[in-house]
Amino acid sequence: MENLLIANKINKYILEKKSYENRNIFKKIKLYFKKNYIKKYILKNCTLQLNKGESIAILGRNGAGKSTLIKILTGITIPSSGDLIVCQSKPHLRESHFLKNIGVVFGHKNSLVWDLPLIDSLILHKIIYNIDEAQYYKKLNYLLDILNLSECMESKVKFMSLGQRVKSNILMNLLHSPALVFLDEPTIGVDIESKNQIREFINYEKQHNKTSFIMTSHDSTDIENCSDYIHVLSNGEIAFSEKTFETKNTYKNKTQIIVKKLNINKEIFNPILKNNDIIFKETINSYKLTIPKENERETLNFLLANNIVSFEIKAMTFEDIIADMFNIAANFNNEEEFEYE
Ligand SMILES: Nc1ncnc2c1ncn2[C@@H]1O[C@H](COP(=O)(O)OP(=O)(O)OP(=O)(O)O)[C@@H](O)[C@H]1O
Repeated sequence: MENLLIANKINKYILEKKSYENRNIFKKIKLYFKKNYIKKYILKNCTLQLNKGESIAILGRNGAGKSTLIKILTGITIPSSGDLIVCQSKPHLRESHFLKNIGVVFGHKNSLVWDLPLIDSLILHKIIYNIDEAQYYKKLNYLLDILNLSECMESKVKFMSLGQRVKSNILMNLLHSPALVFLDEPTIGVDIESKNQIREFINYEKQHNKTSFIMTSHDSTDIENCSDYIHVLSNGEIAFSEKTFETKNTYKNKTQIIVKKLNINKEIFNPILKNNDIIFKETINSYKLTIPKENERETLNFLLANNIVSFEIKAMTFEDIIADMFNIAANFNNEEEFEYE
């Protein structure tokens, strides 16, 4: 299979001057003459690869490093270290064959000309990318049809709805038929119908044109429906990498028990949490236990034996699965102190 992307141990860090607060005066003076910095990793040892026609989803809590990773893979930001080849090129060199092979859509940003009709931005894109006339109209008609945008061609971008703008950004970034498309939160703020169109479109492009996708999304349905692989980032490190269907299968055999907090102290659960297969999470109103199905009876007996009766047993949804993954991945340390001479 053709490799479109190979990233090996990508790091991105920033240096932050170390704080001297809460130290005694002698230490403060000593530290003042040394240049003590904190090396703060935004991304640490990120390794991933992608083949033609495949799609990967980069997940993680706010601030996990997803957008930074996309910016590095697209050459917008330079990594501090690591090896990276995307479409046979080093992204930060911004070579023309690399740029022609990728499409980049940031769901929260608009790359269309605000005051002009959509058609004008598309023609500008055609000229910049030097797209052949016949290929341009063939691709345009196909994209207008599949993204349901035909009526927007003459509309000024500033008068379009958010969903129409997001879909138009996707359309424009696919006109030059890139092999690899980056979608950073493509369905953010978009209504359900448009979300479904975007998801169907991604799958259609993958299947029929072997286009590859790398996307980030906080919407679990995007991930469940459109990704072949999941990479979970936590504090800049890839904590999990799995095939999406494997993740779904693993969690098919799990159940969630939601216990109402009332006056229950969380320490009461300690005996059952010795089982490493049980995932525990505290929320404002409840304690959530994700347990293997085979431990269900034993766990229920434990709850009843401890007079815990206000609970609900729930089948796992894909959103619960992702929340659990974030929960497990939460404790990565990404700071390293060092002296910089
Ligand atoms: N140039 C920079 N200088 C300092 N800190 C940065 C820089 N770029 C990113 N960060 C920090 O790195 C972390 C990761 O940011 P990033 O935007 O990649 O997160 P994210 O996973 O995309 O978050 P979200 O889901 O909220 O969009 C954040 O804490 C951010 O403040």
